[in-house]
Parts: sequence; C-alpha cells; structure tokens
Amino acid sequence: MRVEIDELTVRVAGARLVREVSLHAEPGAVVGLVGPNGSGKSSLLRCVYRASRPSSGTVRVDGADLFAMSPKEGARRLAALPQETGAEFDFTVDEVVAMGRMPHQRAAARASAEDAEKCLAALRRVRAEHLRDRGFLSLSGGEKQRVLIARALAQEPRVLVLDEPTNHLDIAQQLEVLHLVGGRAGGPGGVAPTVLTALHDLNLAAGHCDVLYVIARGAIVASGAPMEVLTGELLAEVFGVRAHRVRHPETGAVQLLFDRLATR
Ligand SMILES: Nc1ncnc2c1ncn2[C@@H]1O[C@H](COP(=O)(O)OP(=O)(O)OP(=O)(O)O)[C@@H](O)[C@H]1O
Repeated sequence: MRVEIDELTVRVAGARLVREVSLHAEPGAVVGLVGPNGSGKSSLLRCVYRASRPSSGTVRVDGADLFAMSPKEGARRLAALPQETGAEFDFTVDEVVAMGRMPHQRAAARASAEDAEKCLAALRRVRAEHLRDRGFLSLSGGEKQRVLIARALAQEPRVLVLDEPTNHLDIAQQLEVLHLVGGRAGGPGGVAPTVLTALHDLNLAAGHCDVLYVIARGAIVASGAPMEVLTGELLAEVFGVRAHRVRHPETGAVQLLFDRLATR
C-alpha cells in the first residue's frame, strides 16, 4: 500500500514538534526515518499509527484518510511497533501475539485455528516460539521486542510502522529483524508490506532501506537513496559528526565510520 503523509504538523503546548512534514512511501518500499534525539521521529510516527492526532495535515494509505477509518479498519491495514509499549498486564506471549489477530476477527468471535497458525508462524519468524507460555513481563528487553514484532507480523499488515525496532536487540538480532522486516517479508497473500521505520543506526538504515528521510527539529531536511542522502556535509550539519565512507571488503557496500566533530 502507498503511504502518503502530507503537510503534517504536530503542536504540543505551543511548540511545533513536527513541522509540515510530507513523506511518501511506495507500495512495498522500506522507508527509513533518521534524525538526532528529539528531532520528532516518534511524534511523527505516532500520528501514522494513530496514537496521536496531527494538528494539521493528512495520512493516507492507498488514498484513504487513515483518520476517517474505524480503529479496526485502520488496524487491518497498518500495524505498529511503538517505542513505548505501555504493556502493564502480564499476558502470556501467546496472548500478546494473539492480539495481532483481533482486527481480523468479528466481535465476540473466538480465535480460529487459522488465527492460531498465523500467530505461531509469526513467533517462529522471530525465533520466539519457545517463549509462548512465558509471561510477557518476565521477558528480557530483546525478547519483548521480538514478541511485539511477532504480534505486528501476525496482524498481516499492508503497512508496518516501526519505531526503533532494533532497540534492546543484540547485533545478530538487529540484523535478523531488519532482514525480516526489510527483507520483503510476505504480508497477506505474500505481498510485502510497506515499511516505515525510525532507526538510529545509520549503517543499518542505509543497508536496509530503499529511501531515507532525514528529520531535524521537526522538519524533513533531506530524502532519497540512502547513500545520496547521507553525505559528509549532512551528517556534520544534522548529527554533528564527521563521517568517512569506506567499502565493505567483501560486499563492496558503503559503510560509514564516525568521529566527533572537532568544532563541537
Ligand atoms: N507531549 C509532549 N510535550 C512536550 N514536548 C514533547 C512531548 N512529546 C515530545 N516532546 C518533545 O518533542 C521533541 C521530539 O520528540 P520525539 O520523541 O518525537 O523525538 P525522537 O526523534 O523520536 O527522539 P529520540 O530519538 O530521542 O527517540 C522532543 O524535544 C520531546 O521532548
């Protein structure tokens, strides 16, 4: 599904946290949102997965206004992995992942065998099948993150919104999760979802995203193919670091090495 965010502004207590942001994602694309701490990434993404309402601007999926849909209609199209889950009740892992199927169930209907199968498949994809009977609150940070990714996958979304999906994950799991969500993981009918993800690690972002948007002080300052966007000049200006580009000795992929800027 195509995602079109147009002229989106978020105002809180007189401050503009997000300033007239426009961001377009083609169907099946993996679009990364990068920017320094406090630049507005979560504030923007919260509007896309409807945890907040924008002060102005629109979010459309395949042309339909997300805010004009019922929560259930929206959840059939779009799943999210928020930065803060707010999960306070001690559900089991199985129960948490089963919540991902709710948008597809009729009111008061019980989960079908197909729902259970889809939940199990999602848990297998994040290698968390062995955690099924554990209480969610007893899990490590990385285990929780994998279970929440499984819940989002079980939802079979056409659009996947991820706020720092690699938080809490060790390096192997970071690569695994990005391979999974950025690796054209099949959504409903084997169609890859459109992915919109905030990421801090610029090398991971460059390696796994088709397009990057750079946000600074609430506004988009650059967008395009990762290596065209992540220039030394932009990295110095927006992130305050000096960057060197080197080629991976085996794959030839461009990698960034960072130093402090002497002037800071
Ligand atoms: N409810 C709020 N009231 C006031 N300020 C807020 C509120 N929510 C966020 N902010 C501020 O808005 C700015 C943007 O926050 P946001 O969480 O969107 O940034 P971010 O780019 O996701 O940051 P990080 O990389 O640190 O997660 C920050 O300065 C934050 O303190």
